[in-house]
Amino acid sequence: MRDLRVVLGGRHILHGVDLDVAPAGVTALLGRNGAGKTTTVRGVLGLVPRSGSVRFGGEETVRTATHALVRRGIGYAPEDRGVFAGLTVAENLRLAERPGAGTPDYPLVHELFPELKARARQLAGTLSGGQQQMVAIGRTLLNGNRLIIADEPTKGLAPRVVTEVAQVLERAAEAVPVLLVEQNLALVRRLATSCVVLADGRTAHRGPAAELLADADATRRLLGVGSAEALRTAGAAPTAGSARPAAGSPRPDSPEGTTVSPRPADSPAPEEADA
Ligand SMILES: Nc1ncnc2c1ncn2[C@@H]1O[C@H](COP(=O)(O)OP(=O)(O)OP(=O)(O)O)[C@@H](O)[C@H]1O
Repeated sequence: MRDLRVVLGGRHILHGVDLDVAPAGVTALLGRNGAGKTTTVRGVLGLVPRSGSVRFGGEETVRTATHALVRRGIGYAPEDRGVFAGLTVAENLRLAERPGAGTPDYPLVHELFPELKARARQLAGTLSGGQQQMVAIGRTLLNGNRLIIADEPTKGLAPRVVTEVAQVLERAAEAVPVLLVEQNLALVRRLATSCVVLADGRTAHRGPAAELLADADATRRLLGVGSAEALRTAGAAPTAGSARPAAGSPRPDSPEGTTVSPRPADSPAPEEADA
């Protein structure tokens, strides 16, 4: 993505977002509340009017309609998960099958998330938040997608479920590159290889995630997280090949898990600014 611009309701929301998704693993899209992360994701998917350049699979897609983008292989797990509460797990998955995309890859989905097979007949509305997130991400894996976008998959989840969702994403990223919007920096440290930070609708930083999270000045400036917290967060990396954090390190679901600050500590709240 180069110089993505989005205007909504006459307001310039994005003024030039540059972003590259790594060809494998997790790329984190970071930024304080209101920085433009969801709008960027919606820009990729053609869900908002946009200009600039978005190349996917070597082709320019900035004028491509959403349904055509989805057919080209982008799976989207939206912030609200988009799970149909009154349908069963199996029905939710079946609705995501895409005609023309070949045989739906249920073996992959069930291998990654055996729980979805076991709960096939359960109404999705009775699942836990973490299980619903499995449905949302499982759907993106059915159709041989080439990119998965997950928008704040841990938002609003009970702390103990965050680790479960981290495992879900870790496993999904073994199969398909993931663009992850996330505020929990311990989770980012654990999952992401590279990251992009937005500030006020622009790209403020791009680079390796571990490098950013080890740089106390940068994390404070870009994400409003102090050095001690950032260092604790950096300790939350898993041991190699493990879905669990290193022994003795804070976990993404621990109280020590660091979250991006809603706005710069030294700036007034929006209503104060308006006043
Ligand atoms: N449809 C819209 N019309 C007008 N303004 C909008 C619209 N959608 C989003 N915005 C504004 O655009 C800005 C960026 O919003 P966006 O949801 O992309 O940020 P975000 O980084 O995802 O924030 P959060 O972390 O809170 O989800 C915010 O100020 C928001 O109020």
